[in-house]
Amino acid sequence: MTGELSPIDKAKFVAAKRAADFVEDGMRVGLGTGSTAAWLVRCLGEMVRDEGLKIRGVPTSTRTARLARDVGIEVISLDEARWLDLTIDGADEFDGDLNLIKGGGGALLQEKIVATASDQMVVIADIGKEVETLGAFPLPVEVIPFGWQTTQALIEETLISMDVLGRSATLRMNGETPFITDEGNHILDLHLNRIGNPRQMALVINQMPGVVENGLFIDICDTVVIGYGDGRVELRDINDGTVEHDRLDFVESDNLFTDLAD
Ligand SMILES: O=C[C@H](O)[C@H](O)[C@H](O)COP(=O)(O)O
Repeated sequence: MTGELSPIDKAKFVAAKRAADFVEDGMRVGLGTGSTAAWLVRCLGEMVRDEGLKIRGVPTSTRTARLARDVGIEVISLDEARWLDLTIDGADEFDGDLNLIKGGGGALLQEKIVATASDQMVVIADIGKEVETLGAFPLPVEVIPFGWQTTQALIEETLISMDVLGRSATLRMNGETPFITDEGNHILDLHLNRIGNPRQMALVINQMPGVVENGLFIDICDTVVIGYGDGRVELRDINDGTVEHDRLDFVESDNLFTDLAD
């Protein structure tokens, strides 16, 4: 089964597998959303099953909640947990300051609430997600459905006044109908090409009526675990500036690969 995985999937897997080492008995853990976070949830499920790890997980989407329950993780709400020891989640882009773009899967709102409520946020990503400057990935913005076209026009006008390179905001679709988030909202994807000042951009966007939240995560992520297709892993911590290198063995994880293929 291992041979059928692409190098990117292997990179996502090793990042997730290494990040699972951050999880300790008794922790309340925020569980991210997306293909990389799904590997993490599977790894944690295996640790619960085989090693008796005891954790309570707060999922960031209905998809993740379903997967977490399927693999045997005890799921609680954020209000039950109140505060989390750790959140582990994927990202669409990360830069040298570990600022992020998230929301490619539409879960940015719950992800940001959960990550902000955590003592520590660890991001797991394949090396392809690293960028010098954020913005090549379209920036997701969650907006309420009421008057979304007015909100879209307001965002575009503001981007023009800010002299931002790319200026179009497109409504995310799910086939023929608008994509609906877990909170019943829409997503506008902002095609910016380059976000010179992500902190300012995040503040400006969130001030607009109709905007619920944007996918820029500024000063939230503490550590990034970067996976490579050959099993190498690199850990960077923004707080103490440390960089650590590791390598993971695919063989020990055959069960997980088989599970996913099933
Ligand atoms: O809304 C989705 C999340 O922000 C994901 O964590 C992000 O899109 C990365 O997803 P993936 O791991 O599938 O690339």
